[in-house]
Amino acid sequence: MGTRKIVVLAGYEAVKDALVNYAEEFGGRGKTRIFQNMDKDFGLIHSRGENWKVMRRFTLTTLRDFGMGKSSIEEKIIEECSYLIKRFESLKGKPFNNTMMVNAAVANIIVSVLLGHRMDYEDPQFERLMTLTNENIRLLGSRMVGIYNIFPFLGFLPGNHKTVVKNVEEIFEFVRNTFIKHLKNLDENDQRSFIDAFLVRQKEVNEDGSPHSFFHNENLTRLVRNLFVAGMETTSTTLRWGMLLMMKYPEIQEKVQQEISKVVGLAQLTYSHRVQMPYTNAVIHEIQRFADIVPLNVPHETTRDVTFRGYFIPKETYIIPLLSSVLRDKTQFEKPDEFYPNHFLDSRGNFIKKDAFMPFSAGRRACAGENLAKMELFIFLCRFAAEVHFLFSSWSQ
Ligand code: HEM
Repeated sequence: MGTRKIVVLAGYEAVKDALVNYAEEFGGRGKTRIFQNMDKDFGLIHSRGENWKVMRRFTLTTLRDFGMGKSSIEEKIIEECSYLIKRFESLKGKPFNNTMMVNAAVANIIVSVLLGHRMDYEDPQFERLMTLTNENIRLLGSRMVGIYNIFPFLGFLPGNHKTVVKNVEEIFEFVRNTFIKHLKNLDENDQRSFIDAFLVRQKEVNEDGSPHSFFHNENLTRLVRNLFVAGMETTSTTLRWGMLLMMKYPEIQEKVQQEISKVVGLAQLTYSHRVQMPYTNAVIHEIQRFADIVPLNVPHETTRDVTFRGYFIPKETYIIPLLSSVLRDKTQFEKPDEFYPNHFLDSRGNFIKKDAFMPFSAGRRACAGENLAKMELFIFLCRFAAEVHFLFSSWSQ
């Protein structure tokens, strides 16, 4: 059995150097056995080489195209946020656990992009998809999955690693049934969803007779699941951190509310308002920095031998570019362990960008949903602050 080398990169300078200046060399994807079983080399998150390049380009262009025009992603976010706020209000200020509700709202935005329509929160199929996804996120951190990743020959034993793969199969089955339906009603001139856009590319390539197309069903099922999983847990966890921090710091919350009423007033809040709202923008950046929700990043892998900062690192080394060490780097942030929105403001209150703000990682492999996530965070958090006062009012009492 061959041993596998692992390299951990820590601190802003080293992480940025590897991910940005040595993007090609450090741009592979490190995979544990369980992910290899689920995605093989297909989809986006766990693929490599030419397959990854084609899937990434397609994903970014399609998300960008759906970002514009009628029924844009922004409208979907605004619509879903209204559903969520109605649900909060229906509880009339009684205490409740918001986890599943926020999860469902965020999941529905990505569902709406993928399928072209939202699903009812009570739809049993929607509930099942969320249950399977949440269960897998939990099981992936379990002891048995960890053991299986190190000693795959123990895979014959019963345990969580088997449940994870079974759950993923059920999600694939749902995706397959869905795209078969989409294929029946496909109108090339009226593409309503990410799946439609993929199927149109599939048809074009098939008509060209190209034998080596990447637009096959294996890639479609993985890509849809990748986007659903990557887009749900991350954004909803950040939103819940945002609520918590707003409750803990009512004086910061109040300043956000004042800026919203000054800039937006009674108009419909849109993403473009953020340029006039430096304080709110700084608070949201600080929420992401402080929450640090993907501390270890997603593992990378070297695509070739490289000498990096005097160290020789062979091809196919498993790389962990620690985002936590960047977001809390003392040389980049004045008060790294405090919640301090001034990290992103100059002395005159203007918003300032920081290169070390890397919650989405950096370089060619950085989060493919960054723009979507930023839009979701801005619209949801501003509307919570402006409309859902009871949520934020009671921490300090
Ligand atoms: C606050 C929300 C989010 C955070 C903090 C976040 C963070 C990350 C991070 C750290 C990575 C790994 C980057 C790397 O390997 O260097 C990643 C990858 C990825 N994210 Fe996100 N993400 C968020 C939301 C989303 C959303 C909404 C989507 C869906 C559209 C998404 C889709 C992806 C995909 C597809 C990848 C893999 C990219 C690749 O391998 O080329 N993420 N994300």
